[in-house]
Amino acid sequence: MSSNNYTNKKNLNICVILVGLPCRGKTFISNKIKTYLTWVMINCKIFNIGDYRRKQLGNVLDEFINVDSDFYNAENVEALKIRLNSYEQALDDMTKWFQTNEGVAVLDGTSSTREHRKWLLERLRKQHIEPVFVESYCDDQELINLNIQELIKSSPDKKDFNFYEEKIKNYIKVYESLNQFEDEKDYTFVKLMKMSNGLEQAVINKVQSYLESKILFYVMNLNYLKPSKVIWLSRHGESVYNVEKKIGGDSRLSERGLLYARKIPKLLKEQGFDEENQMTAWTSTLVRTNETAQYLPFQQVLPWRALNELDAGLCDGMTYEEIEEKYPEDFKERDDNKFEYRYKGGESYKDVVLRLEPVMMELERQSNILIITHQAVLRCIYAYFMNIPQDQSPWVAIPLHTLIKLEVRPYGACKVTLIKANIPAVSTYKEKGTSSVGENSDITNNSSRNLLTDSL
Ligand SMILES: O=P(O)(O)OC[C@H]1O[C@@](CO)(OP(=O)(O)O)[C@@H](O)[C@@H]1O
Repeated sequence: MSSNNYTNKKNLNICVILVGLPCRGKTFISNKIKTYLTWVMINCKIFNIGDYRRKQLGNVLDEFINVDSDFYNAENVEALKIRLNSYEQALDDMTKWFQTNEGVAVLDGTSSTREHRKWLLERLRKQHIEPVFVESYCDDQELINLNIQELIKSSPDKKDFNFYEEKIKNYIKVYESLNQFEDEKDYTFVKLMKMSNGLEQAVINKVQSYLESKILFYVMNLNYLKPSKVIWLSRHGESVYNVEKKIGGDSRLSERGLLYARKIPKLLKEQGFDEENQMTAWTSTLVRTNETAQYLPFQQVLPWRALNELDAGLCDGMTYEEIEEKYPEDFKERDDNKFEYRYKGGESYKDVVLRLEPVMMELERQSNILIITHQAVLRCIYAYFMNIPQDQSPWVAIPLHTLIKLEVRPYGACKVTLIKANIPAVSTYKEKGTSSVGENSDITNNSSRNLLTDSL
């Protein structure tokens, strides 16, 4: 999807260059930047130097390391050639990518010397690509060790701790961090620091465009170099409008919806939550989410307007059948391009994504959050974590009376667990091309449409 509300000619073609020693969360940050930008409809592609290196070496890396003792030693001329060649190939591919795309490329490597960064900068500027450096600087050995352990689980490279320790030692010999050289004072960068004394700082330099500032602000909010965290999501309990097949409005919960509200604390307890955990609930400002949160034993329940349901404008309070009859063209237009279609006097999914940005920023910083919100809003949040393309996200089925446990991991995809309350509810899922919603009142039997089968 190319159109968006951020890019303009001035700030297109940015290359975010990761900087830092191995095992500092650079790949996590790269993936997050891609997730975020794609989510706000900005083209983004990652060029991972490790992948280019592996492509060149095939399976000989193990042997190479044993023979030459140290592939990552800067004095190993042969290896250095291969490593530089990986950057050459990545930059060539990036240039090709920019010929048919506008947006942001991410160069996920170490770029750990000043000379190397200068070479990158000059090469990119020749192609009219603006470099933005993002450095992850960390001297906290405990955090680094934890990160190595996580990495070992998923890395395509060698799977032992010593390999990474040796690799890091070789990089340290030549590492030159940002923000200390005169010739780098004009570079656009953020240097993120996590220090062993607990200090966490970010230094920002020479931000030149709105898009750059968005990217840098986003990475500053990231909880990188941290173990997995869990985010809980739920729709509100079945509402009176859901039963009447009406969309929007601000109705109360049905009897069954109230039963679900009463059951959430029990479902959480069964998942290991105890009241000491200090969980916070975020709801919308609408009655149905507030009623759903009313029995939670949490210290804090925070209503956000940004979590309110997609505004159906003129169609608010109508059934899909009524909309199809009264506004047939709009009804079809929405089915054809559900993400971008904006209700007359209301919103599109795209509008919802943009108003959710501050919520997602805050969510990146927080843990122990349960979000109780609405069908459309949850689809947008779920798409962010599961990297679902925006043209598909409005079609993800998010059933009522189901708690969603999202385990966000530093490497690899999120893990999703659906915890069903086993309290019957109507289905509010409207298939493309029809105006009827599923008739099945019990989601436990409604296996043809569930979040997992639809979206994964
Ligand atoms: O985008 P579609 O599929 O119409 O789903 C959004 C609709 O879901 C509903 C239920 O039909 O949300 P919710 O009850 O979760 O607040 C409507 O209010 C809303 O308009």
